[in-house]
Amino acid sequence: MSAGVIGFIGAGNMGSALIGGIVKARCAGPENIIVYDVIREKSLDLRNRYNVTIAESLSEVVIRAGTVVLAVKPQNMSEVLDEISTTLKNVYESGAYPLMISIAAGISLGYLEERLPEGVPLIRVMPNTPALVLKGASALARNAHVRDHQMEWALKIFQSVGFACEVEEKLMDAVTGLSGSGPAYVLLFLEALTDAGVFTGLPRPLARELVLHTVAGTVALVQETNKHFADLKDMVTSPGGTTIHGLRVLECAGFRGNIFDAVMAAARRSKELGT
Ligand SMILES: NC(=O)C1=CN([C@@H]2O[C@H](COP(=O)(O)OP(=O)(O)OC[C@H]3O[C@@H](n4cnc5c(N)ncnc54)[C@H](OP(=O)(O)O)[C@@H]3O)[C@@H](O)[C@H]2O)C=CC1
Ligand SMILES: O=C(O)[C@@H]1CCC=N1
Repeated sequence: MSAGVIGFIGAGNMGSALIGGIVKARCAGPENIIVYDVIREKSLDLRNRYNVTIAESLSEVVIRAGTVVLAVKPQNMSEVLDEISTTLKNVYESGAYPLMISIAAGISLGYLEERLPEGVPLIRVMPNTPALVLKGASALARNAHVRDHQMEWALKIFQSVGFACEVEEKLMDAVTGLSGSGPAYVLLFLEALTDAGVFTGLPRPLARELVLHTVAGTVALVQETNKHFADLKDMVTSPGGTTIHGLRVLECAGFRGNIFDAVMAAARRSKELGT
């Protein structure tokens, strides 16, 4: 096992976004990233794009990596844990356990502990796909076997691809409903706003540019002024003007309530996935 090597089991949407981000951020060189996916084309694609190493089996990842990221769907987690348990015991006999990191929605530290050998250091993370462009948001929770230097290393990995912080595990389902699933809500909004621009007569490329600059500019405005969202919204909203007419339609359609319901439904689903 090599301490600086990060292994990935699963190289789908989220695994590949993390790998791409970690390589771009130079948190680990491609020679220190090893990947295994049951779909070999996915590993090959990552090797072509980033020059990372491909493993031939799950066990090879566990044997070679000091940090192993489990990036398979929650439904596949049980079979993966069964398959790597024996290898983990063997690795431990010749030194120490690797640091295991799961990014699976809903899968609790308790679930992982039950299926892995006693004493394995485990971190549960909820990242999101903007990690690919180093703008991710991740929350991390650890079990009792994780030492401070291991937590710092895990935070360093996820901070290299955006914002990352440690939280209590009980917050993980809420984090999943908000920032884990969040990029999809934002993309739906961006798509709808662009379509609305097209509906009112704008050429699609122009509508898209206006949407992207409006959203990026508004985020920058909030970050730079640090003002409350409502104060900045009021600055846009002239009495009897255009904005208040638009806002009224959104309020009448239950815009805020729908956002609450969406985050709650996703958080509830995260809880269900872990049972
Ligand atoms: N997508 C996202 O935005 C986010 C996802 N997550 C979490 O990340 C995890 C992965 O999600 P996502 O990347 O979207 O899923 P994907 O299905 O895109 O990727 C998972 C990959 O793992 C492969 N796989 C399945 N079983 C094994 C196995 N035994 N060994 C190696 N590889 C295997 C899958 O193959 P196959 O398709 O054949 O099953 C697939 O290629 C999930 O647990 C999800 O909850 C967390 C935050 C955000
Ligand atoms: O939809 C999902 O289940 C995963 C977890 C968070 C984002 N995508």
